[in-house]
Amino acid sequence: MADIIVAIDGPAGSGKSSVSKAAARRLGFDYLDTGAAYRALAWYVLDRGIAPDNSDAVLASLGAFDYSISIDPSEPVVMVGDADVTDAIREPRVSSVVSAIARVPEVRTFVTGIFRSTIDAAPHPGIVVEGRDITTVVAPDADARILLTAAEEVRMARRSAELTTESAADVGEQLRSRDRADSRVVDFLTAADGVVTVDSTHLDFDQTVDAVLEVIARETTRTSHG
Ligand SMILES: Nc1ncnc2c1ncn2[C@@H]1O[C@H](COP(=O)(O)OP(=O)(O)OP(=O)(O)O)[C@@H](O)[C@H]1O
Ligand SMILES: Nc1ccn([C@@H]2O[C@H](COP(=O)(O)O)[C@@H](O)[C@H]2O)c(=O)n1
Repeated sequence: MADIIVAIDGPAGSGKSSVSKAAARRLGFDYLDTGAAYRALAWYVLDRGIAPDNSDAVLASLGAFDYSISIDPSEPVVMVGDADVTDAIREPRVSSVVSAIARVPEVRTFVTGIFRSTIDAAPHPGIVVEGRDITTVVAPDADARILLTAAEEVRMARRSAELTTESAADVGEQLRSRDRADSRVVDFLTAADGVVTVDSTHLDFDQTVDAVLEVIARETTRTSHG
């Protein structure tokens, strides 16, 4: 098991995956994107022609859901069976249904088990794990716990700069409605006790990575001294 666990939560477009990946690379740590598991399950459910809001059918499909993810921050590859779904799980058709999958408690328990096994098997000295409930549910005892956030309009602008084929209004509405649905299930908008907030509204990407690395250094020094 990794000696150091870094837990990072935050809303959509707050920079969790890009910042966590960069921080993990700088530290020589592994990196686990937990949203990828929910997205891969949503992709799988759509692929099998199951209605994402039919929770009984979604649960019945879990037994055959053959999921794997690489935790190398330089090459995160997501597989379902033999299919490389790394890019497909980012498509809007998956993003638009993933919250319906993630709201089912038994799904959350199932994927949380996968996350904990992955963390336990991580080969490097540390692992950065990001998502929505990492600081509170998946790894509440993590050595460093961070809420990464940014003003909604800033997150919308950053996301829409990435998705140039869609209008800024559509991208903004998708981000807002996903946060609305997800925040009914887990609270990733306020920092739980002991969780340090990094607000990147006025920071550029490198400054945000540095701010996260500073928190990790501070928190891991603090915890190693009891
Ligand atoms: N501080 C920053 N300054 C500028 N751009 C940033 C900053 N942080 C992140 N970004 C950019 O914002 C976009 C969204 O970041 P990212 O995909 O990492 O967010 P996320 O929280 O993982 O989103 P989601 O939960 O929707 O998957 C990316 O293009 C990323 O490069
Ligand atoms: N810990 C988590 C992580 C993700 N989710 C759900 O998955 C969706 C996709 O996550 P991204 O980080 O890739 O945007 C997200 O919208 C949530 O529905 C989750 O519930 N818990």
